[in-house]
Amino acid sequence: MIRSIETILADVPTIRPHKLSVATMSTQTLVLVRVLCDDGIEGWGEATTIGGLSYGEESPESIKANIDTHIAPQIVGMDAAKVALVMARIRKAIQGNRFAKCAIETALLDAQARRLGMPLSELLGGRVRDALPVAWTLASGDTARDIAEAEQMLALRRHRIFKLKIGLRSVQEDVAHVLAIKRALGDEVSVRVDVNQAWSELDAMAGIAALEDGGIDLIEQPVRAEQRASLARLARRFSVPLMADEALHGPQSAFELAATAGADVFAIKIAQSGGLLPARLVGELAQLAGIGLYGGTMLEGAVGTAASAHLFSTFATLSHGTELFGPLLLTEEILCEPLEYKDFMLQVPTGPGLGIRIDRDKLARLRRQ
Ligand SMILES: O=C(O)C[C@H]1C=CC(=O)O1
Ligand SMILES: [Mn+2]
Repeated sequence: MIRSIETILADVPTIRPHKLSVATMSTQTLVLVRVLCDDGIEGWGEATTIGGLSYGEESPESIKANIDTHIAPQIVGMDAAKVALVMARIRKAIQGNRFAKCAIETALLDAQARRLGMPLSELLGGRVRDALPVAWTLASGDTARDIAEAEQMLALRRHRIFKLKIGLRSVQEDVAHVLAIKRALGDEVSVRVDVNQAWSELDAMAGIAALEDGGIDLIEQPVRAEQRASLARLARRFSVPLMADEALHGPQSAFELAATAGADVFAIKIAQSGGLLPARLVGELAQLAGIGLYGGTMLEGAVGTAASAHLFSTFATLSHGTELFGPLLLTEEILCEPLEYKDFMLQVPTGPGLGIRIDRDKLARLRRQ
């Protein structure tokens, strides 16, 4: 039986300012959910978002309020082992709130996998890989600093795929910044950009042409999420792959994008999808449609990152790798043993459930009062 649900906000400083076209982050607010069951098993989930309300329509505070006030009362007392039934109740009673739903579903699946003594990946269909390639985002806003940071990551053998955040400056300035970094790093590394919806279609035509010429490998969400036709026209026009990110809000949007050839690659995020199982469906739709797959992040901490890793380990193909570096952007670790990054890959945890242990003392110190 589900005994209680606790929603925790924890503000953690980032290792440096992280500049996106929609926000500059200097702290990340982790939104964690702990589900306690009456057999003594607990499960953890995460609903972290980026930049308050500047990225998505749920804020850390609204997620906590909606879980505590509206979602938890729907399911406390239900059979914790019947995860699908619990989630069906929530999906029927609660509109929207994909991040909140993801956190609850993750916590229930973590608890259930622990109960069954298996890693979460096995409950999700079974892993086909034990490690995932991980991109790093260069977003200091400064070209020389970004190059130095990339070189440090290469030397540490932590990342050799770099995603550059652009869209804050003019197209010309952004292109110059990206191509300077690409030239400095050379052909051995993959350089990609994320525009976070900042360009008009005309900006995108100029920007993408120059980036494609300069050897950039992937262009993420150049235009506004609602402008699906515009993204589809750009995808048809250019040979460099175009990736949908903010345009993806779960299986229905994935189906529509696939049906209209609206993107070449999907950035799959468990929170944006509304949970691990809807995200799995997004992945399956992509594979059926011949669309590439990239394991995305909302810059979650260890819980959401581990959950995502378990799911992404089950995808038959993962053409563009992942960006599951969230915990590495934070100054504080909330696990007893941190997630392991080595040889450019995140190692998918092998223990039961998420395969992680929360350090309760550390979390108590970071937790918002
Ligand atoms: O992809 C996004 O839009 C959000 C996020 C993922 C990596 C990063 O640096 O920001
Ligand atoms: Mn993105």
